[in-house]
Amino acid sequence: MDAAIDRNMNKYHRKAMTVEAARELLQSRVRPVEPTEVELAEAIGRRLAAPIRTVEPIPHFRRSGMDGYAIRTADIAHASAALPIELEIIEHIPCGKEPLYSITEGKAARIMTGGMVPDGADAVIMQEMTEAVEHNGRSIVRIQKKIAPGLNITPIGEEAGEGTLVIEAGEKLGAGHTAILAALGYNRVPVYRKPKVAVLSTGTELLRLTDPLQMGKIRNSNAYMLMAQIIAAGAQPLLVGQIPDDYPKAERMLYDLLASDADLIVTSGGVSVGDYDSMADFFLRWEGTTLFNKIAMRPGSPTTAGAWKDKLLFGLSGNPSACFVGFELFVRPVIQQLQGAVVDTAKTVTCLLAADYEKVNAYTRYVRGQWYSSGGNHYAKPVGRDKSSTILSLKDANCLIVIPPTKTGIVSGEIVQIIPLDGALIV
Ligand SMILES: Nc1nc2c(c(=O)[nH]1)N[C@H]1C(S)=C(S)[C@@H](COP(=O)(O)OP(=O)(O)OC[C@H]3O[C@@H](n4cnc5c(N)ncnc54)[C@H](O)[C@@H]3O)O[C@H]1N2
Ligand code: MOO
Ligand SMILES: [Mg+2]
Repeated sequence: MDAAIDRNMNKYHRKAMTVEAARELLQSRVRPVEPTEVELAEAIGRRLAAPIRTVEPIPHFRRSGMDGYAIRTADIAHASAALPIELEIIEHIPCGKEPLYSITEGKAARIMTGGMVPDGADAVIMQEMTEAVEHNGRSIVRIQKKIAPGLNITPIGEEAGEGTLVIEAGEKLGAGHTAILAALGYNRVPVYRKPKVAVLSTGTELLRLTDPLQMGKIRNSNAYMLMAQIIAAGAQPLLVGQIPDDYPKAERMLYDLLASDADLIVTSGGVSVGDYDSMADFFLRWEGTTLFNKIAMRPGSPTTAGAWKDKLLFGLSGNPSACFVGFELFVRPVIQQLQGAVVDTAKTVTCLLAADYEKVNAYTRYVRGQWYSSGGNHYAKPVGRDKSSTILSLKDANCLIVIPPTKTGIVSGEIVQIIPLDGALIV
């Protein structure tokens, strides 16, 4: 046990850690899972496990940017309406064809957009600036205007030279990345395997989805909410069950999970100071290292986390909104890091608060909100009921508004930071 950390741990008298310190502590503990290899189509949305470098320049041949004629600009340097220059067309170059001839003085090649520019040519003149004529059985292009060397030719390696780093390991593969991988011929792609995240729900009050409602009991919504958050984070959720608030049962289950092949364990409920808060008891008694059991934030102040060998165990609050926020602030970055991501947890967006926020608090609040742009500014306003026991407001939130500790509340028009919830979206 890490005595320096655990000395402050007590179920009833806890020492609150800041969100930032807790995130740093977690970040220092996470190593990526092993890489694997999947087909390109399956790699979409996954994180890359090795850097990608170009093996040839992009583009790898001089490419025409227009339908027209590959020419030597020297040949048309004196072209004018009064004295058009005529060049003989010696070849047609559609896309995909390697030119047969070089362009020499007085010659041109018909070429299409994307076609390979023949040697000797130093520009492509667009078709609309020319006139094609047949002259004594020869194909001629007539040009009335000079153009600059290099015009409409994409040089070799304009986008990237050979051996250029084009995608870093850990990046999430979106449409642009997929285009690069396809262009480079990656039929199979090295990605991190999806971390397995076990979800255990604690609470004697919990019913299964199909159970009829009973007085004093509720259906287990946290497990499914967490499942959606885990999927959105790119991991594989394992709903391992729901257990009553019964310490011996919880302990057995948790040690089994710690020994399982789950990469991460997330529980909900039982982390506060109540008589039946068995997760809080477990974190005081177990043989792992409890990293924190109180965070200076609302909702989710009893959010708890610990390390068992190189596996992390999160005890999220049972209150649905506190559970949601605890996941977004602490679990999501860990899941991303398990997939090799470089996570910048300090990333926020500056907004103007669009409504008064009157609640006072000694802790920073992470208020479910909506942010939007209007008249060149970003605004954020709280959505729905702000209690940590509520469920309904979660679906409408696209950000968490960070309200620093305040004795007076803060008024509309003040500057606030928000954390976008894009990562929580299922798309
Ligand atoms: N005397 C004190 N009481 C409480 C404190 C405190 O400091 N002193 N902290 C409060 C805060 S803040 C929070 S947050 C909650 C944390 O509660 P727990 O994490 O211990 O969770 P439970 O007691 O198990 O349940 C709380 C609440 O959430 C509901 N719940 C639980 N699991 C689920 C689930 N899977 N799906 C939906 N809802 C769930 C449960 O029924 C309770 O209503 O403690 C405060 N108390
Ligand atoms: O920290 Mo709790 O989530 O406010 O009710
Ligand atoms: Mg409790």
